[in-house]
Amino acid sequence: MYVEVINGLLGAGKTTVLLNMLEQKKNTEKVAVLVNEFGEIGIDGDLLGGQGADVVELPNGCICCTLKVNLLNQIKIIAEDYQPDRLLIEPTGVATIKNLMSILNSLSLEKYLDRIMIHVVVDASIFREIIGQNIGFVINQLEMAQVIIVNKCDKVSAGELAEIRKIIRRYNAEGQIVLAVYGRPLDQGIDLILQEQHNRGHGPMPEHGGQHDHPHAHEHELPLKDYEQFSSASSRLCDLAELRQFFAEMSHGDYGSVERAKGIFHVSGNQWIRIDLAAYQIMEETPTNVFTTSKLMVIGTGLKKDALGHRFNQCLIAQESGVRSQNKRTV
Ligand SMILES: Nc1nc2c(ncn2[C@@H]2O[C@H](COP(=O)(O)OP(=O)(O)OP(=O)(O)O)[C@@H](O)[C@H]2O)c(=O)[nH]1
Repeated sequence: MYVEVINGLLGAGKTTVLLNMLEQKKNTEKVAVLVNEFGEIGIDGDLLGGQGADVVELPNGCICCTLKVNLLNQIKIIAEDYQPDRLLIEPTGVATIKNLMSILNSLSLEKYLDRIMIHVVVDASIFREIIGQNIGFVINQLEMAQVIIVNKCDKVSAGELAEIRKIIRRYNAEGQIVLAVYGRPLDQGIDLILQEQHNRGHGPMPEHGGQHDHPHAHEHELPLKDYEQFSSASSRLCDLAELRQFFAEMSHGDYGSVERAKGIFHVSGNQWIRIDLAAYQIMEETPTNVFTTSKLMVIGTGLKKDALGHRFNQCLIAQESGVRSQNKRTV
């Protein structure tokens, strides 16, 4: 079984990249997805369901540490029972890639895994800020990746992409750099964009080759912050205006320092809506999937969990939403 790990920090676009990979997969290819979420309640599994892959969700912890045993067991079960050609793994945004790789490389999995490919998804719009805050952690992610997907390119200038490329090359000389918008690779590679820019006389030319003039990542591997999570689910309908207000309040810091919030909500008119707070922005989408329950998941530090629970309840309308079932397995 060929394993692809889709790594990256909170909200960088891992699930979006995975959805795109599933869309691109050949009809004959048998693909399984193992999605891990830090939150008690999984949401990504719902978003990835119904895309022609067997989805296994591992919520409430991190496969690189607290759910290590579950990960080993699940990979064995997937390999023996489902026997996919490819297994795509989405770790939580807080997983340590080194820990994860040592689990995947363990002897007990040797007979199941042929090759492991690591992708890392980075959010171009906050890349420099994020690398400044979490240098050791991000360097590890960059160093160990064979493919670096620079996502959210719609939000930055070509000049910023040139800077991002320079930084990536400092830590990873060989990996393929893919520019993407909503997880879809852009037709033009980064070198072409920068070459054109240079020919027009704007902006810097990329540096070629990576000089390893930096301390080696493991020498300064720093843990991420001590994140907490708040999750809630309901079978009641939600009030969209209240939800929008609630997400705005979260982004303003009313419930602690929220770094990532996401939810799928059943709203009136038998509509489902997905609301995300990532990289300080609130985004809304109307998903095409079939969901069963409205769910909210919040990750951050110093979270005011009682207030979050109380406010989410205020977004619920008395009426039951009338649920439908979906093909997905949660462990
Ligand atoms: N503008 C813009 N938004 C994007 C892009 N890719 C993803 N998004 C949005 O960013 C938000 C987070 O995307 P996800 O794919 O859920 O990110 P993730 O890394 O899986 O998030 P977690 O697993 O919760 O850490 C969603 O609202 C996406 O629709 C992009 O290229 N451009």
